[in-house]
Amino acid sequence: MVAISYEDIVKVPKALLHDHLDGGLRPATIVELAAEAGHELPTTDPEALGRWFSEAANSGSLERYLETFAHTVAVMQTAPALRRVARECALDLAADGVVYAEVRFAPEQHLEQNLTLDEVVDAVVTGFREGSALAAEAGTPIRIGTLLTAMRHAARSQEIAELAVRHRDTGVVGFDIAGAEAGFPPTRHLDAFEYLQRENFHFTIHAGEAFGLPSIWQAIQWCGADRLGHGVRIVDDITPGNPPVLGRLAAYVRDKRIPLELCPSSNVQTGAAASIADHPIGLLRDLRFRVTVNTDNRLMSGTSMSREMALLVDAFGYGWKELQWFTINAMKSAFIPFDERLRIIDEVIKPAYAKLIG
Ligand SMILES: O=c1[nH]cnc2c1ncn2[C@H]1C[C@H](O)[C@@H](CO)O1
Ligand SMILES: [Zn+2]
Repeated sequence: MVAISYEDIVKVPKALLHDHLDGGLRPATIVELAAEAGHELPTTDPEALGRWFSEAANSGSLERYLETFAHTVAVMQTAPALRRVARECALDLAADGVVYAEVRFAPEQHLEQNLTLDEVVDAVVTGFREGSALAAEAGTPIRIGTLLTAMRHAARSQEIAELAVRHRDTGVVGFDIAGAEAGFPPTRHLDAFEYLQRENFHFTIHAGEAFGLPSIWQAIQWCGADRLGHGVRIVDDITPGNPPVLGRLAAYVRDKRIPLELCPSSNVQTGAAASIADHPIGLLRDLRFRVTVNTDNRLMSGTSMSREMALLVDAFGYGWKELQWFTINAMKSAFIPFDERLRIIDEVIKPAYAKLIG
């Protein structure tokens, strides 16, 4: 079998469900926006700044990883800046061969220059629309859905949930909570999740990344999450062996086909996995959980969707069949309507992989 190269992976259609807008800025853009905003950076050399982010995020702790976002959030405080960052995000994902992406960010973190929450969302959605139009012109079409995140340590989740529902017909397709996990269980935001369920809206919850099974259990059984952001610690409920034995929670997650938004490089950086080769994605795929592959924060991990897949190809020997499986899993788990998901699977993903799989 011919080895699959990174360049080959860039060319095939990919679907991405877990990518943070404020974790994916171009270093050169941060430098320019910081100069305009008067924000001091660790360095103003774009290359060195890119390295600074990935090194600073490499601490083995989620809390310290999250500290690096101070520098990206600081330069995303005006409508033009938000719009530019979103536009460039769409272009960068499209150039990497991503045909469908859900990109998330926390509007409550972008109010320092007196924008309203609605203005923040409008700016980002406009940027995605502009970037997608430019990408289509360049021959790399992409569909982007926006997810609004509430910060789990704060108390604005109900407000952000209402904001998401208000913008559901203009680009926002779901809701999420993020931030430090230990000490901030998802049940703190139960009102917001109940509201979203009553509105027939979709949400994912960061759970099972820096904290284990209780967080996953709450996210699913108390909050009603459609998907798990990371969810990698579900392996704590699987007893190794031949065959491995699933506990009741792991069995529930697999039986209900609850999508896991796995982010290999990010997990290595925050200490949730020792290395890519040791990442539970290998086991979870073998057990046929609804596994998806994601970037989390392209800037902090110095990565892209194609690179994450290339790392998995190297570590686990995956071929096109497995890469197609991850891609279709992601597309099936997307928050856009069923018929639109199906169209992308049937008209874009399957024909491209069929040429490679034969
Ligand atoms: O992997 C993550 N876990 C928890 N929170 C995260 C992760 N990556 C980014 N965030 C936070 C920091 C961002 O400012 C926020 C919204 O995108 O979400
Ligand atoms: Zn995340």
